Amino acid sequence: KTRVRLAVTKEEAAIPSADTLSLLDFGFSDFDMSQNAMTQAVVRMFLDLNLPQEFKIDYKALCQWVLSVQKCYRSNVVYHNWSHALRTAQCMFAMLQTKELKSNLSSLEVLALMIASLSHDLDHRGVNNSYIQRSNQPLAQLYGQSSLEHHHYDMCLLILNNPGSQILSSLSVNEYMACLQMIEKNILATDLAIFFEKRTKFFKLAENNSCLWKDEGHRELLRSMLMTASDICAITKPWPVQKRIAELVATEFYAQGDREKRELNIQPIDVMDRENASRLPQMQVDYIDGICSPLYEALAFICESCSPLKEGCSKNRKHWQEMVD
Ligand SMILES: COc1ncc(-n2nc(C)c3cc(C(=O)NS(C)(=O)=O)ccc32)cc1Cl
Ligand SMILES: [Zn+2]
Repeated sequence: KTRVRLAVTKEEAAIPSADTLSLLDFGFSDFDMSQNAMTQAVVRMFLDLNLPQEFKIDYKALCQWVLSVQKCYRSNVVYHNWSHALRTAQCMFAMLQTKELKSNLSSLEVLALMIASLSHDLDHRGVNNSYIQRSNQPLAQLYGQSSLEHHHYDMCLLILNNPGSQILSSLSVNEYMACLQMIEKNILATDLAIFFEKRTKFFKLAENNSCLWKDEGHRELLRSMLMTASDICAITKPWPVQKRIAELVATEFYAQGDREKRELNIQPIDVMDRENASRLPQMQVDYIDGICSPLYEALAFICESCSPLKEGCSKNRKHWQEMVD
């Protein structure tokens, strides 16, 4: 449905266009963006997806919500911080604006995917589930499996319910319940352990070119896969961007590995042990082959316009492979 919007409010006029901010570019990176520009980028994505109009989202509440989400990411965390959340949301936005997804996903699904991609790592401490479980942190007592993702969802709910940033306040009760349910599943889907459980079914559906859109279970599976595809999109970026983000991930992983050795007296997994730093190129190739490429290939099958993600990923595989040889 093409909706020609004539009225551009004065606020909208103040926000740079998606084009100016390169928000439709799969090669997007936030590296040279100020905090203010990052806030404006999120507002622009919501405006271009027609979400404030569709769901009567108060403009001030939207800005307050973005600023609250931004504040609840920890700036002392090297990788799982606000920049990662923005890059995840921008990749989601670029996918949702493709003709294949735009014409098949409902506005409520789009709203839930955008809120979830911005909120999916809220209050991340720079350590993953296994560390939290094994270090008996309060979070482990609270949530058990996928404890981290449950915490991210709880923080997301806190902000959505906070007076001044209640961007879902104009939704009907049914829409609100359905939206929260989708947001929770979308955030939980970013736990790689859950991704491994679900992906085989998705790959089969993609291979058989079976219709995804009629079956609610298939739509939920696609939304989960879109979440992972956005979450790991750093692997698809132009080489200089990818290399720099890979160093950030390594720094955060090695810090966790150091803590596992020192505090828990256990051997970290390979990618988190700085003793293996020289093998990072090989581990990146394995990560691409084992986790990233299969997903982007299946996604490109369903959504041809998402192929730049698959291409970016295979270009980076060549760069990492050269560093191995
Ligand atoms: C099953 O659990 C896991 N399995 C694989 C990895 N793993 N291994 C590598 C290499 C790796 C690289 C990234 C990354 O984001 N790299 S980047 C910025 O795109 O270059 C992310 C996870 C990774 C981590 C865990 Cl916890
Ligand atoms: Zn993430």
